[in-house]
Amino acid sequence: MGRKAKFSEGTKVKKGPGRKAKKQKDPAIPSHLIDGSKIKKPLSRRQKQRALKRAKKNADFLEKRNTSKQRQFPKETDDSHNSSIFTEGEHDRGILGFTDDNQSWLKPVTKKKKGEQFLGSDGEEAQPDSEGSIIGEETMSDSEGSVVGETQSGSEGSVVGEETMSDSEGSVVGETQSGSEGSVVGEEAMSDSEGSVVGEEARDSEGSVGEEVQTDSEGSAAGEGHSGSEGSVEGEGGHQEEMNLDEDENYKVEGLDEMNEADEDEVNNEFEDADWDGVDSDEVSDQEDGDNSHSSKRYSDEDHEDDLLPIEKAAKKLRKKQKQEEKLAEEELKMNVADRDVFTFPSESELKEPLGLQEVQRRIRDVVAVLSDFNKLRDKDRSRSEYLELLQKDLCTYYSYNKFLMERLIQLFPLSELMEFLEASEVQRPLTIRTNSLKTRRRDLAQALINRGVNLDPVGNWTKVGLVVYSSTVPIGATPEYLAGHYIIQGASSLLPVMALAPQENERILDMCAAPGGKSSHIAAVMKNTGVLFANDINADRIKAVVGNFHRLGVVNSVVSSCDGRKFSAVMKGYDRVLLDAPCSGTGVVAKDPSVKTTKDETDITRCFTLQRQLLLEGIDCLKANSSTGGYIVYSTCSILPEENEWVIDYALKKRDVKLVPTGLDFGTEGFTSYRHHRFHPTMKLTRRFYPHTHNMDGFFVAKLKKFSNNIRKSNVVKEEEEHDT
Ligand SMILES: C[S@@+](CC[C@H](N)C(=O)[O-])C[C@H]1O[C@@H](n2cnc3c(N)ncnc32)[C@H](O)[C@@H]1O
Repeated sequence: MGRKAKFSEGTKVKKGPGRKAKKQKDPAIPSHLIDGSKIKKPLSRRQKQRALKRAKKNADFLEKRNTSKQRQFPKETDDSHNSSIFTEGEHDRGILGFTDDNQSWLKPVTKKKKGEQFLGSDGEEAQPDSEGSIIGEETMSDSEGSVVGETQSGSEGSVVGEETMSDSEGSVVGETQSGSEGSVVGEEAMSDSEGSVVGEEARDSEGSVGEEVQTDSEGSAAGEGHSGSEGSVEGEGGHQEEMNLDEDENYKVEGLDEMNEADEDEVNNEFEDADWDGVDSDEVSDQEDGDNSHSSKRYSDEDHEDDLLPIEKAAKKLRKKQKQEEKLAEEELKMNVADRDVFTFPSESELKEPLGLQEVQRRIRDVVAVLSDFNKLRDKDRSRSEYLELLQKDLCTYYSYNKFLMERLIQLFPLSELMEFLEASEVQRPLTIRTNSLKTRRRDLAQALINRGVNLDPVGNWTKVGLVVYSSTVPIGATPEYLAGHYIIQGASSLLPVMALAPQENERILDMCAAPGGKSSHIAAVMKNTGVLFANDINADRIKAVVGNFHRLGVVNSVVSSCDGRKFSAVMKGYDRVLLDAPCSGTGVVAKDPSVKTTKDETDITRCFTLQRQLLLEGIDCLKANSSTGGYIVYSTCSILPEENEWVIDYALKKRDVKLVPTGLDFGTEGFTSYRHHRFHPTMKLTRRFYPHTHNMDGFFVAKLKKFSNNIRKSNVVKEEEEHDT
């Protein structure tokens, strides 16, 4: 039997014997749900006085608030916009709460289970299985199976990422084993075969760490944010903190970053507008008296603080910090402007005085500032070239370059970019390895190395075989996987020429300058050990390294030779594709070989581009013009000087029946069509330049040419140029 309504007050319900169910009491409405406003309780004299006082204060407060609102948001007249989640009474009194606006970015949410937060590559949510582990949907066009990112942070269960792959080349799952607490597990959700590694744990707190990792690795090839261990998949430091916040407080700031200034201002104003100070002890005692009318809920500052949600407190603290930082930045800017204003060009005697590195750095900053607003900030008696000369001298001192190379770099880059390049060239690029697809798949290799304590990531979504190594507890050049030929240590930029070459199976391919065989073995892998690969290098000692690498990596489709590439057509012609990874000045790899800064001069560059031109013409001559599959030559250098790049290509365009074609590399900056007094062919835009400061890889140049016939052009212009050069 259920409850009975009391139709007859006072009639006792008999408790008969044999009743099985216990009689329930009459339904009672909890006291806190009773609408106080309907209970007319007579007020005491003192309470009446207080009520009057309160009413007056509220009226004052409202008036003040409205005035300030009008002042700050003159256009905002639609009250309904802000009132929707206030109760009527609250709104009238201006009590703070979430407005519709801030509801969108600041929303208390209970911590979701991992599965609820886990999104696959297409945004589809993975379903938790009955055991709490989350199995993602796997869509693969091959039968190889997916890789699983395993969570090892306690009892949370494993997470299997959704993997959508278009081929077998591999995805990588970063599994971190840095402890049971909050370890970030790499998970792969990819729309193509490359994808990003997603830190599933971190996703909980961050919204989308996958995005972060992806951005890092995309924007900068090897992951700009990954030059240290900070941005790694492991991400223990930064992510851990956020995870704690998430777990402890069960609140999530959604899209805090997206909060635009207007939102922020409004929230700030809401906080600032409230007259929290105008609260007297009477009001508090009212509450103590048990007066539960809404209007009595006015807080002191402290009460208000206590009432804030943890995330609100954090946001408030953050805003305060931001304001302080802004103030500091402003002061610093003023100081800088003041400094800049007082910068005077040093006198002859001052110029002769040796300066400390810090002073040099300061002067570099000053001169750069003057040059960036020359008319306004210049010393009227000094010319631009004098400032440039001073800058060049200081840059040489500060970064230890010789005058020649610094001059070339100044000619090459705008000032701000020059500074970026110089800074980036002081830092080693991240260590990268190439998976040898003849022996393993990237995901398997990654898993094996992770198990050995290597912290790694895919290089970026432009390569299926590159991995960037952030840290390792074992020497990367001596792991069993290395010795077994599962990978080769290779800079990220070294993958580009082979990708541009796009070798095909069963072709005949020549690598003119192959030692030590990094790119050659990559070609063999792409050819799947079919066809014939001719790996040549003039240096007999270095050619041994090619042989060694080929053995280790399992390359079996090759012929290794040691001839002068400039005469290779005499040995053999008719190749479908040729790679000319030419000897060069190495100005793109200063970070790797700092000696380049001081050892290169005009003569070296001339020697380099002369050899490069000869090798390129020979390479073209070795190509089969009517190859059914190819007829392409890829020219690459690790130099950033146009003399060794665009100028060499331009020379070949004038001498042979070749045309530039797209490299197929969808990043990198366009080659120059003009440089100093040179004007290059407009198609030079099809070539690609890569820089340490923009792509986080060694400076590199890649061009791809298609041969149309064996015709040799006799260009007078080129002849004149040649004469001029000599
Ligand atoms: C940039 S390295 C090549 C690196 C190689 N492609 C790799 O990825 O491992 C340039 C190579 O050109 C070789 N070389 C220099 N002059 C040459 C010539 N005339 N003919 C053939 N090779 C030459 C050098 O011995 C050097 O090994």
